[in-house]
Amino acid sequence: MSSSKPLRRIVIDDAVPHAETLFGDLGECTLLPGRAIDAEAVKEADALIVRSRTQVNASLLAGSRVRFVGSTVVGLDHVDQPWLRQAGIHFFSAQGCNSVAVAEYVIFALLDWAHRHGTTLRGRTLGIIGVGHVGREVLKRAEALGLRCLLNDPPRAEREADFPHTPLETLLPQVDLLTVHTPLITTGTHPTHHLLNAERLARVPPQTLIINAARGGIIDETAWLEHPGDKVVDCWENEPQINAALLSAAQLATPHIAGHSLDAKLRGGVMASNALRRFLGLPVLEADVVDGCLPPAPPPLRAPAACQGEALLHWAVQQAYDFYQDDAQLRQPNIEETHAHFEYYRRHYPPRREWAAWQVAQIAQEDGRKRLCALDFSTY
Ligand SMILES: NC(=O)C1=CN([C@@H]2O[C@H](COP(=O)(O)OP(=O)(O)OC[C@H]3O[C@@H](n4cnc5c(N)ncnc54)[C@H](O)[C@@H]3O)[C@@H](O)[C@H]2O)C=CC1
Ligand SMILES: O=C(O)C(=O)[C@H](O)COP(=O)(O)O
Repeated sequence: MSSSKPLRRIVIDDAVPHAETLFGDLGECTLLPGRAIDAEAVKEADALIVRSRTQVNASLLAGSRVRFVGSTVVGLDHVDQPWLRQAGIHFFSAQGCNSVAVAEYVIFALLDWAHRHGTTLRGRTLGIIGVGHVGREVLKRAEALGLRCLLNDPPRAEREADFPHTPLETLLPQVDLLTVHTPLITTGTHPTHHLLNAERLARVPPQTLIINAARGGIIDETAWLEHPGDKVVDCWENEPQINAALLSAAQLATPHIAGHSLDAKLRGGVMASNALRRFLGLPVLEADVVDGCLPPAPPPLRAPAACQGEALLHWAVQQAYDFYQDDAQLRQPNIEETHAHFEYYRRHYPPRREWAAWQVAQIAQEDGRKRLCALDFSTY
């Protein structure tokens, strides 16, 4: 170990991309699968960098030297924050790092729904439950597509006098499309465990598409199976032992990868690295170190000239990243193989760039002359 390194050892989830580049100058890095990070692995560590698969609590850290825990993801249900506070362990979580990635997944799911039903999204009503980092990004893109959006977020409604909150009782009967973006919360004034239960699902029109890319358990899966509308499931109860009936019923089923763009994973790692640097009183990462971690921009996509509007967008987003391949990966010959493959696929997820990295070019016919147009679909 170099004596210039301020920490002796940092244990890092091996799904954090470019971990050595982001953390290597701070201490000796030990990379392990998130589920394999246990008390023995962190005993000699000074800092711990996790994603969502490591349970961060007294059983993991009580006997260790760890003084800093950084999470490069957003969900907090795997972290016992009250215990960390009382143990004097600094905690940082990369809030917002993957909101664009999840929003792009949701927009893909909406475009897919319209395509399968031979209809358009414009003028439809979308309900967004939980309007934080992800919900806001979904809202921006949905409004750009001409959707009417109804928002539900009681904590925001309590804090912000002008927040356009619609209570669930009023929202649910009106929606053609419904997506949840709350944390999984089991206690307190606004719990979200089984927020969409049998009683509430009964108010949702039968043809409504429902999306869960937040956490398994926010929608009661048994009750959801009784609802006849289309289903998009990225987050499941009891991952990776997911519900076989829900998998069969879902039009799009993915193994908790909505937030897994390369950009989001890198953003989360950079945010955690900079938080650790601030904790140590060191300068943050130079921009060129971060830029050097991303691959070059992909070449422009050439869209078919006849493709317009939502169909063009549906085409372009499939070229940028094809979520149907994630769905295919989950549908193994039997459910035992699906369970076994779930974590493997997430850990070996194909590189996926966010839409802002792409340009779409199209030959347009104007006055009998051909012209090459550049369409920027990063606003969706
Ligand atoms: N599938 C995936 O790959 C990913 C899933 N997630 C999940 O999505 C959740 C949301 O992410 P962010 O938007 O970044 O979090 P956030 O904390 O920025 O936003 C959550 C919003 O939900 C609201 N909320 C809390 N309780 C509610 C209730 N009972 N009813 C309605 N709204 C409520 C909050 O007031 C807040 O505005 C995360 O907690 C995580 O569990 C996040 C990123 C990736
Ligand atoms: O940020 C979150 O919350 C998520 O759900 C992450 O996308 C989960 O990523 P993993 O750590 O499970 O790879």
